[in-house]
Amino acid sequence: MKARLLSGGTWICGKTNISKRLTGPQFSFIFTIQNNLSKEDKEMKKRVSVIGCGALGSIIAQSLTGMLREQYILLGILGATPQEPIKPAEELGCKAYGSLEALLADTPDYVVEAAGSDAVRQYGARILAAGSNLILLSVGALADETFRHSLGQAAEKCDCKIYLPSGAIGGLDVLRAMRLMDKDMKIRVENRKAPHSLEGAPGLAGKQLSIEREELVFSGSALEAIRSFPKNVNVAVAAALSGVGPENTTVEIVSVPGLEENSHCIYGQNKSVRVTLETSSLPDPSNPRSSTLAAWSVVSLLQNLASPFQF
Ligand SMILES: NC(=O)C1=CN([C@@H]2O[C@H](COP(=O)(O)OP(=O)(O)OC[C@H]3O[C@@H](n4cnc5c(N)ncnc54)[C@H](O)[C@@H]3O)[C@@H](O)[C@H]2O)C=CC1
Ligand SMILES: O=C([O-])CC(=O)C(=O)O
Repeated sequence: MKARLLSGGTWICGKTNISKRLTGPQFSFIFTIQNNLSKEDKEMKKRVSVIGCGALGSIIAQSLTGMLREQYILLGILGATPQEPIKPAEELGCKAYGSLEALLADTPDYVVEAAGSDAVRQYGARILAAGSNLILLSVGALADETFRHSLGQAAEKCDCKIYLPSGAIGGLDVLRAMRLMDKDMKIRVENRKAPHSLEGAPGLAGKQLSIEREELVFSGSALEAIRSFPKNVNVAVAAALSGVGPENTTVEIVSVPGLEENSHCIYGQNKSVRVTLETSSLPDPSNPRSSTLAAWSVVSLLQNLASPFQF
C-alpha cells in the first residue's frame, strides 16, 4: 500500500487517514489513527491540478468537474499569470493558483500540463520532487535527451510517473511494439496544417506563408522540428519517443491553404510490419494550432487510470 503526505502533514494511506511523527535516531514512525476523514478522502477520489487554461487546459478542467467527477477532484488551475485562472476557477469551483508553490501545497496526485514546453522545463522536476505524477501534453520538451533523462530520474527518485498521452494522434502502442521487434525500424511523420495554424512558429522566422499554394515548410528530424515548431509537432516527438527517437525520426511539415483539419500521418516500417496511422481532426476553435482531440486524449488517459481495465 502506498502512502502520500497531505498538505497539513497528514498522511493518507489506503482508506485510513493517519498522522505521522518521526522519533529518535532509529527513524521510526509513530502513526495515530484519525477519524476526521473528509467526504472526498473517504471516496478516495484522485486529486488533480491543471497547468494552463487555454484551449486544451479548459477542456481538461471542465471534464474533471464533469464526466470525470466520480473519479477525480479538480483542485485548482495555474496560469501564466495569477489573474489568468481566476475566472475559469470561479466557474469550475476550484482554486486559482497564484504560483507553482501554491499548486504544490495542495499535493495533487496528478498534475496535468497543458501550457507549453517552457512550463515543462520550468516546473516538471519540482512537481515530481513534490510527489505528484505528471501528465504532459507538451511532449516535445522531452525531445532533448539530457532533459528527458533528468526528468525520468526525478520521477524514479520519487516513485512518480510521467504519463505521455496520445495527444492529437493515435497508434503509439503499435510503434512501441514494432520498435521492440526491430530496433532499425523507420518512422516518418507528415504534418499538414493550414497556414494560420503554423503562424508565429520560430522556424518561420517571420516568413509569411502563401494562402494560395501548398508549401513544404520543414523537412528534417523530429528533434529539429520541435525546436522550430514547438506548438505544432509534439505529436511527432511522441511518435519518435515510441519508436526510434527524435534524432532518427523524419518529419515533414506542409502548409496547406484552405485545409480545415490538422492532419498527421505517421508511416512506420520494420522488417515485418508496415503501418500508416493517419489522424485528421478539427483544430480547437480558440487555438488553430491545437487539435481538440489532444485534450480528449488526456481525459481518456485519466479515465483509463481510474479503470480496472488498462489500455
Ligand atoms: N501532444 C499533443 O498532441 C499536443 C500538444 N500540445 C501542447 O499543448 C500545449 C497547450 O495547448 P493549447 O491549450 O492549445 O495552448 P494555448 O495557448 O491555448 O494555452 C496555453 C495556456 O498555458 C498558459 N501558460 C503558458 N505558459 C505557462 C506557464 N509557464 N505556467 C502556467 N501557464 C502557462 C497560457 O497562459 C495558456 O493559458 C501547447 O503549447 C503544446 O505544447 C498541443 C497540441 C497537441
Ligand atoms: O494539435 C495538433 O494537431 C498537433 C500539435 O499542435 C502538436 O503536436 O503540437
